[in-house]
Parts: sequence; structure tokens; C-alpha cells
Amino acid sequence: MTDQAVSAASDPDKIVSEVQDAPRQIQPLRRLLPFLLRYPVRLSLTVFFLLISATTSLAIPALLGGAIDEGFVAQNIDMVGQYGWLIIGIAAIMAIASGARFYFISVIGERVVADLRHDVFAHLLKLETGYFDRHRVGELTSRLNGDTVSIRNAVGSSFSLALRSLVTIIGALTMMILTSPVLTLAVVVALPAILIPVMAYARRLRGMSRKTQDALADLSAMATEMLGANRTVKAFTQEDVQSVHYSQSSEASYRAEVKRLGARAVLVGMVIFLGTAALVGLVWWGARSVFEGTVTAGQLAQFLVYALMASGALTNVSEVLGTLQSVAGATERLTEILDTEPVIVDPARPVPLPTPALGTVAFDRVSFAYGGAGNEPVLRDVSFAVGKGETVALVGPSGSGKSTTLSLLQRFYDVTAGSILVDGIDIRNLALRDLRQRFAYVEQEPVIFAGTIADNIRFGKPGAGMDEVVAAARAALVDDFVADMPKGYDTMVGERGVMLSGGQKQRLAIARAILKNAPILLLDEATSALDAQSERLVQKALEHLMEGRTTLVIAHRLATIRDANTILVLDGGEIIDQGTHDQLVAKGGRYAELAKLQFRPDEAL
Ligand SMILES: Nc1ncnc2c1ncn2[C@@H]1O[C@H](COP(=O)(O)OP(=O)(O)OP(=O)(O)O)[C@@H](O)[C@H]1O
Repeated sequence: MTDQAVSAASDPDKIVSEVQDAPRQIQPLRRLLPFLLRYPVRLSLTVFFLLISATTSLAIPALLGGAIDEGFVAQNIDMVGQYGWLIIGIAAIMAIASGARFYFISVIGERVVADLRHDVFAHLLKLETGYFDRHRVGELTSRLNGDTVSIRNAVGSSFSLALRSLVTIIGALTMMILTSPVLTLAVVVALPAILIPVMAYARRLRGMSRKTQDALADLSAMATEMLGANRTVKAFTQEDVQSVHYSQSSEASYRAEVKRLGARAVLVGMVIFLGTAALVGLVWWGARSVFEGTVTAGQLAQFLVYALMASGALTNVSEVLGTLQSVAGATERLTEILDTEPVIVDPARPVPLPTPALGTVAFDRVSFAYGGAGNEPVLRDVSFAVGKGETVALVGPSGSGKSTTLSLLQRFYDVTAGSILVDGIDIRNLALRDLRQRFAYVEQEPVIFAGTIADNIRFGKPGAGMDEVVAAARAALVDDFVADMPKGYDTMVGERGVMLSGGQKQRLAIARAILKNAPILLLDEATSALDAQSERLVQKALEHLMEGRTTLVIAHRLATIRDANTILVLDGGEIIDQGTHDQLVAKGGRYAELAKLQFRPDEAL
């Protein structure tokens, strides 16, 4: 018996999904074609082995029929032996071809997924910051993981199954007609009697299946959120409340699933009963034909196997159509990402930056609104200039546009009006890479990656030797705490640097910036207070970093403010005042008020 016939006969569960709605939208799958066509040799080998395995599997029942008529019925044991050997020989070819087909199509599936993942990830990294404001990162990573896996399964098994089944259906139907046109007609007439009730019921089941999927998605979203926020949950002693919430949702999902299983059980029973009744009818009708002499016993056996093969293949095709519909959805979600054109890109002919770097920055009447010119501007007509080696501090109340200024300078967003110059050149005329190479950016909440201390520092200059890493670590006073760690620079710091204190994370970020050795430093000082000792260490590390560099700093420390050449006071997206600390204090007014409220006095002052 062939694999399709066996699977159809032994797996009534499979028959259940036989009748799915015809897929309405499988066109997105066309977008996978270029990925498949990248591997023409493997694809041709798959089709070649597919045809061989299908043809050989179709030959076996015909030989079985011959063995019955010419061997059993004619009572000729030699013929039985000869047919037996022939069947074994053909089965061997079928086995090798099926194995080879499975191997090549699975390899193509893996290849396509690896290529897709790579393309989507690389494309995502090219998209501008605004894209990530509009999309949830969790959703994007789920596309990258879940959707690519379902595509791999589709290519590696569903496509191959669909192709194989189509070839089998055409082959088995042809052989059925050739074996006995009358019996074939009987099958074609009886088929709707089974299919129509099953189809009607299966449609109901599909609706239920969608509900259980939704319940499951809710459940996993809730678990992800609560486990990720486990510290907050504990701090607010919400463990019991949240676990009750979770178990209520889990119970709801259980009940939806049980309801669906009940319906599915009815469908399985229905399919088994109707299928068996049809088979008995076919055998009865066939037996009559044998007695009447219109069909031989061998032809009847042969016909029954072909009918089983065809029904098994039909089962597979309808099942695959259902799968392909969901895979089409997955493909669509991924190609949507690939079709999103990055808005912030290199100019057609980038202007080179001067070397050595001048290290100057100028904002010329810059206005900016998130989401485009129609929205409320967060910066209005901002102009200032920073000379080589100078330190300019940005101060102002929360929401006044300080972080936005640093984002615009790095071209995470484009200005809505005005221009920004680095070393005298409009940043829109520079290659993005050249521009961003000129900055060392230390964020307020430094990002620490899961990896070793050395990996985290090396993020500033991939490929830097260990001596350079250690030198940067010394300057940033990272060396002090690394010396106490069991594996030194090879110590893993855990996701988001959970194993480090706030001050240690900041010093690690400073070491990263020192290693990058860029001419312009962008610094977003931490607002959260560190203890005095930690504060002093961070301050010292920062002094090393600022040495000889042009610095733009969002300042929260009085020490930084005092040392700044110029302080820009921002309010509501406008520069309302500028000057040195002493000048501004002497003036009184907004800055003096802010200084009292906002700046943390360092213990040295
Ligand atoms: N990604 C964003 N999308 C839309 N609006 C934003 C975005 N980031 C900031 N804003 C808004 O822009 C304004 C300026 O924000 P910005 O972060 O530049 O202020 P800030 O002075 O750095 O504040 P803070 O000191 O609290 O960090 C705020 O009103 C804020 O709500």
C-alpha cells in the first residue's frame, strides 16, 4: 500500500480536516517564489524525485492486480513470486525517491526560512526610528520567529504534500478509469453524499477553532506581560490576583477547546461511518461486477487501492489548502515589512565629512513635529552652534524637547523645517553611517546586551582587540568591578544587564563610548540618583570621555552645568535663554528657578 493510502486509512483524525473552506487569499504565497527560485538545482531535483515516487507508487497496485489475477486466481505460484520480486524492486525505487524528495524539499524549506529571516531582520534594522514608534517590538519579533517557522513548515511539508497529492489524484483517477470506468462512475456519483454533510459540519468547526486560537493568544500575551514585569508584580504584591486572572483565562481557553473537541469527535465519527459505509457499498458493487464477469478479482483489488489512494490524497490536499491559507497570512505579514521603504536613507551622492573631524554642530532654525508637519511641533525655530571641543548643556523641564534634539542630530528623525550641520555640512547630505560614526552616544538608561562585559564594550568598535577593550574599561573605571567578577571580562551580564548595578551599567556604557572614540559626544545624564561613591566614579569616567571632545549634554548635574561653555534653556520646544551658569543665575528668571528644582548638587559642590 502507498503512504497516502495508509495515512488515509489509519488516521481518521486527518480526514476531519479534509473539508476546509477553499482558501480565499493564497496569492501572497507568490512572494515566496523568488526565494524558492534562488535554488533551481534543488528544486528540479525535488520535482524529479517527486515524479519518480508518485509514478512508482501508482505502479504497485497494478502489479498487485496482476499478481491476483495471474497468480492467485490462476493458482500459479511462480507468477506470484515474479510479481512479488517486481513489487519489491519498484518499492525500493519508490523508497529511495521518496527519501530523496523529502530531503531536498526540507532543505529548501530551511534555506528559504534562513534567507527570509535574514532579509527581514536586515530590513528592519534599516527602517527609521519612527517605524518602531508605530509598531510593537514584540509583534515584530513574533513575525520574525513564528511566521518564518510556519513558512518553513509549509515549504518543507505542505507544498510537497500538495504537489505529491495532486500528482497522485490525477494518476489514481486515471488508473481507476482505466481499470473500470463503471466503478469510477459509481464513486463519482456517491462522493457528494459523503462530502456535503461533512463539509457543512466542518465549516462550523472552523469558526470554533478560530475562537480557541484567540483565547490562546490572549493567554500567552498575559503570561509574557506578567512574567516580564515580575518585579513590579512582586512589589505590588499582585501574585495572587494575577494568577487568578491567568487561571480564569486559562479555564476559558480550556472550555473553548473542549467544546471544539466535542464537535470534532462528532465529525470524526461521521467521517468514519460514512467512509466505511461507502467502502462497503463499493465492495458490494465491485463484487457484483466480479460475479457478473465484467471485472476480474485482481482489477477490483487494484481499483480499491487506487480509490483509497485518491481519497487519501484528496484529504491531504484539502488539509494543505487550510494550512496554506494561514501561511499566506504569515507571508503577507513578512512581505509587508520587506515592502516598507525606509524613509531616512543615504542621499544619492553623499558628501564626505572632512578628516580630521572639526567636531562642530549647528542647528539652523530647526522645527520638528513627531509624525510629520501637520502635528504639534515639539521643537520650534531652534538655532545654536557648538564649536570644536566645547561643551553645550541642554536644560529644561520634562517634555521641553531635549532628547528630541539629540535624536534629530543623529538623524533618527528628519527635521520638519530648518537644517542641522555637522562639520559645516547639512546632515541630509551625508551618508548615515559617516554621520553616526562621528557621535558617541551615552543614553540615560544605557542598553546592556545579553553577553559578556567585553562584548558589551566592543559594541562601540566591533573587532577591537582585547587590549583596546581593557584600555577603554580602565578609563571608564569598569576595570575596578570587573576585577572582582569570577570570569573577568568574559562574565555574562544577563539580559538588560540585570546582574549590574545602575552605576556599573553607566560606566560600561561610557567605556563603550570611549572605545568608539568619536569626535562628538552626546550625553543624556541619568536623572536617577546614584550613591555618592558611585556618582563620583561615573563623574570621573565621564571626565575621561569628554576630554578633547565636543559635547552636547542633557544635564541634570550641577557639576556638568558649571563646566559647560554654554547652557541652552529649552521650554516648550523653544530656546528661551542661553549663557553660562553664572550669567544665567545672575539674570534670575526661569533658569534660576529650574536650577533650584532640577539639578542634583554633586557632593563636591
Ligand atoms: N517617539 C515620540 N513620538 C511622539 N511624541 C514624542 C516621542 N518622543 C517624545 N515625544 C514628545 O515630544 C515632546 C518632547 O519630548 P523629549 O523627550 O524631547 O523631551 P525631554 O525634554 O527630553 O523630556 P525628559 O526630560 O522628560 O526626557 C514631549 O511632549 C513628548 O511627549
